[in-house]
Amino acid sequence: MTKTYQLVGIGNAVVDVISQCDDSFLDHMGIGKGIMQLIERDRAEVLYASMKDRVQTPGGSVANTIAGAGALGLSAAFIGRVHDDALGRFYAAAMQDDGVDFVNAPVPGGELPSSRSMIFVSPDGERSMNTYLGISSELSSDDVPPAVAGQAQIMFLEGYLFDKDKGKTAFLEAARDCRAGGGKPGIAISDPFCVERHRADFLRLIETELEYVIGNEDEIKSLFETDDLEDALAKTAAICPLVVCTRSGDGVTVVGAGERFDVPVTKVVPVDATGAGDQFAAGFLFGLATGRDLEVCARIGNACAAEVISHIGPRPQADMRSVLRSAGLLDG
Ligand SMILES: Nc1ncnc2c1ncn2[C@@H]1O[C@H](COP(=O)(O)OP(=O)(O)OP(=O)(O)O)[C@@H](O)[C@H]1O
Ligand SMILES: O=C(O)C[C@@H](O)[C@H](O)C(=O)CO
Repeated sequence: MTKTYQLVGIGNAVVDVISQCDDSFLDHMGIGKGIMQLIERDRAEVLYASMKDRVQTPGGSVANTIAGAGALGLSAAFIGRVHDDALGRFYAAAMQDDGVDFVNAPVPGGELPSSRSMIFVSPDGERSMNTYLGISSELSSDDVPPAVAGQAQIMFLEGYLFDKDKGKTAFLEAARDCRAGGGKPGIAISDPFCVERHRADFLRLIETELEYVIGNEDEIKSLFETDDLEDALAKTAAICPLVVCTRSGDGVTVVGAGERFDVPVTKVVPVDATGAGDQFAAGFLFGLATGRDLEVCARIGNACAAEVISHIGPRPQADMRSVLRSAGLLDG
């Protein structure tokens, strides 16, 4: 039986292992502060062993967004690959516990384990990610059932999967299936370095298939190789109907539907910035899927991001529907 989803995400399925540390530890271990570095298995084992008071939690950028939107009440599905190992089964069960359909069962056999990211959180809340990509980045068109893509009102793609050709092909087909079913596909740009590696393909996908783009300042600027954010926003808006740029504690800029506006945030020092952009997207897309205007969508996004940066971990711990109700952003 086919089912209509308000939101379908496709992304890396990653278990996050999070621990707090000071910056001298990052230097000592050769960890780049504030970025995502891909690492091999040996390094993953060394970093894992070095972590004090580890917290293990399901992560993955778009997966975090889908879990957050599911917790807000959207009917949602996530497409990603885990191995049929302890980590993978933990991951799939956690998505389902959040009310999200985890479309593909854990994959048995093969060599590649489920993916994990060792995340170190500094005293200023900045997170430094060290990701061992196992089976997750092998996602291809075979993992994306056209019936699911074609039944998505909104689809959210994760830029990181652009690193492999089969991921690019899967995105192109999924976006076309989504549009053919009357849905709106869009992308989380994920990372400026990923844009650097695949700029022409990113721009082509955005221009030809996508209805919206969500990214932070560095990601949006990287699309057009400029340091001028206004220039980058204007150029992105010229090829895509809706552009949403998060600017950490400096607010959010939205360009779309013939308007451009900024929505401020109350600047804080995050406890843990992990998942800030992901939960902003969860709130924003919840607003979009439920027909709210763009300014309210951004305010809901900011409320979701504010919650997630107030604690360790990339997914909400509070009942976000009550938080939104108290903020006057949700009735009933
Ligand atoms: N210092 C801060 N003070 C208040 N809100 C913040 C702060 N940092 C982030 N946020 C909230 O989180 C949202 C996303 O943050 P940001 O622009 O840093 O995205 P990001 O780089 O994708 O985040 P991350 O990669 O850490 O998940 C912001 O739009 C804002 O709502
Ligand atoms: O970008 C972040 O702040 C974190 C996430 O996107 C996420 O949990 C992740 O990609 C690592 O698994």
